[in-house]
Amino acid sequence: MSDLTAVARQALSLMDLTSLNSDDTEHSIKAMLDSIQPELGLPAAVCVYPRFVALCKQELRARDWTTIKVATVTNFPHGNLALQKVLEETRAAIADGADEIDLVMPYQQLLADDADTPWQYIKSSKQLCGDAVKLKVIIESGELQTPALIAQASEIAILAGADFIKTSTGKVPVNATLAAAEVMLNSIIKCQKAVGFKAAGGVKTVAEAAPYLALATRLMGADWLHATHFRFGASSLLRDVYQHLSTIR
Ligand SMILES: O=C[C@H](O)COP(=O)(O)O
Repeated sequence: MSDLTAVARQALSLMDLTSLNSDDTEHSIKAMLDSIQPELGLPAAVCVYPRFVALCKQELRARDWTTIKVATVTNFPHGNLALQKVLEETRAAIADGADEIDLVMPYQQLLADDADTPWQYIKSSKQLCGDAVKLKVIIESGELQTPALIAQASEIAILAGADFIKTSTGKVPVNATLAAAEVMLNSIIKCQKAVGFKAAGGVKTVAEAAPYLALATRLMGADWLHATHFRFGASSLLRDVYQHLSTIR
């Protein structure tokens, strides 16, 4: 087995298979689920807009793929909705059966030197999630730009109750980068909390996924690389993963 085949297998087990397009329909979301080939392996989760959470729960149950979590997004993609609206979105998604909430931190507030507002959004979202629902906080590292702001955003998210910190929405010019990933993983180490990391946006091939796994292995240890701690958020990585895995069958 080549190194990339092993990476493909690992990346699949860590993948949030994502569709977050404004023109998504029930048909396109079912087509995404149809693209899963269980004989080659299942992703960790699917990530969809809130209006498709109930559909995904139902479809995954019908296919007996109940290990696949259903994640959805709040305050997405710009991070600028009123807190009340974000909490309504969160409550509704949980009522529909969401296992995981990917909340966009109001990063513009942080850029304006207001750390309290992001803290409030994360703290109050986690209160609604409780222990049963994972909260993944998108810091939008490409917009924060500097290592200092990326570290500050990561630490706010971790200390306010995030279960994961996630790089990006996939909707801005700069999405996941190795440099941002390194800063975020070091923030997790510094805070000494059991918080996971999600690289999201622009990871399209197994070769692109590989250095993230190598980085996380170097900083966190190989045992840490499990879906409880590490995810790829990706809308188009699955095809390349399956291509690598199908060649060894
Ligand atoms: O949360 C995940 C991202 O939206 C996916 O971004 P991508 O479409 O570049 O893979």
